Amino acid sequence: MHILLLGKNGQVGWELQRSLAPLGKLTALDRHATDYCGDLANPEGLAKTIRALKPDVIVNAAAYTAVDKAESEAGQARQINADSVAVLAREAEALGAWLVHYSTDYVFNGEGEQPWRETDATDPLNIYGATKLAGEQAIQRHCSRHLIFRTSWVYAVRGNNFAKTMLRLAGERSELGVINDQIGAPTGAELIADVTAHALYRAMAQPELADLYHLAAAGETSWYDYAAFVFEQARQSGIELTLQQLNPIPASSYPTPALRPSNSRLNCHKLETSFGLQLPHWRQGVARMLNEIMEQKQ
Ligand SMILES: NC(=O)C1=CN([C@@H]2O[C@H](COP(=O)(O)OP(=O)(O)OC[C@H]3O[C@@H](n4cnc5c(N)ncnc54)[C@H](OP(=O)(O)O)[C@@H]3O)[C@@H](O)[C@H]2O)C=CC1
Ligand SMILES: Cc1cn([C@H]2C[C@H](O)[C@@H](COP(=O)(O)OP(=O)(O)O[C@H]3O[C@@H](C)C(=O)[C@@H](O)[C@H]3O)O2)c(=O)[nH]c1=O
Ligand SMILES: [Mg+2]
Repeated sequence: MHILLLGKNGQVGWELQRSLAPLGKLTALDRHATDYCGDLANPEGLAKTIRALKPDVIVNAAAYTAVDKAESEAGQARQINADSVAVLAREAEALGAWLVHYSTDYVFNGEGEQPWRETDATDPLNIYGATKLAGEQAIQRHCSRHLIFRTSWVYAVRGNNFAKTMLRLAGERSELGVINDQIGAPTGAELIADVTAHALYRAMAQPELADLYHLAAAGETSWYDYAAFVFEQARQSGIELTLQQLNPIPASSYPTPALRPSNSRLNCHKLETSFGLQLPHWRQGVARMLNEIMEQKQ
């Protein structure tokens, strides 16, 4: 089996290089790849890559993920998150290949307090969410053998994420305000990559599993409680923080270019029952990442 991985150096892409390797021959590209084009801003180049390599599976971990910047770069975000994804879908279908792709809690408007199910109506509040939704829809329209995983609040040792931003700010500032009325589940790139490999293996033997699934860690938290957990763990590991005071604040007092959903909870029951999996609590993976970061610092 030949797997083509796009976006190999992102948080999830990096972990997929590890988790997909045992499944077959892996060709992993980033946007700067030279032998083959791996640039989602270059749809013609991408199509050429796929026609030349003829993979059995395309795993797309590349995305435009700068949520606030997307508000002023909508064209670029749409190209990468939707238009090029449509190209991947068409090319995969023409080969009879599988397409694995990732989407986000930001396809929802965040109303209510119930965890979102796959069948709930989407209604993105920002450009990033709208372009990610368009990417999902292009895959559903053009490629029959697909696995789309909607995840949330992704973190990893390698890459940029909220936990690492918090650690940096806590070393620089004495006081920090963090939003406490947006609720979701931080989800590790390792977990996403491991679940992807497991689900892909199963789905290739059982093509009726092709579908869209919610994939987030168990439990829920606010950004504020997530930050508090990060600082508590850091202090327990003996890291001295400049931070003296962490203040819970409403989203209304933290204005950003992009609106974000208040309710980012994802109901992952369908994934768990379809693939025989049990998603671990978010604290488990975050603690593990923090341990790794602390060890690197010491
Ligand atoms: N991060 C999060 O909190 C969440 C992410 N997701 C989704 O999960 C998936 C993986 O996200 P994650 O790993 O966290 O994201 P990252 O931002 O860590 O990685 C995205 C990768 O895409 C690459 N990329 C950007 N533009 C292009 C391009 N034109 N051509 C090729 N590659 C490109 C980036 O490269 P470079 O570094 O060179 O820009 C980067 O390596 C995405 O689909 C994302 O939408 C879903 C929910 C939450
Ligand atoms: C830096 C900072 C952020 N915040 C808030 C802003 C925001 O609501 C929240 C998280 O900040 P971030 O910049 O990490 O948020 P954001 O980049 O929007 O994170 C999202 O990324 C995309 C790619 C996704 O798909 C989502 O699942 C989600 O993970 O924390 C504070 O309240 N105080 C702070 O000091
Ligand atoms: Mg961000």
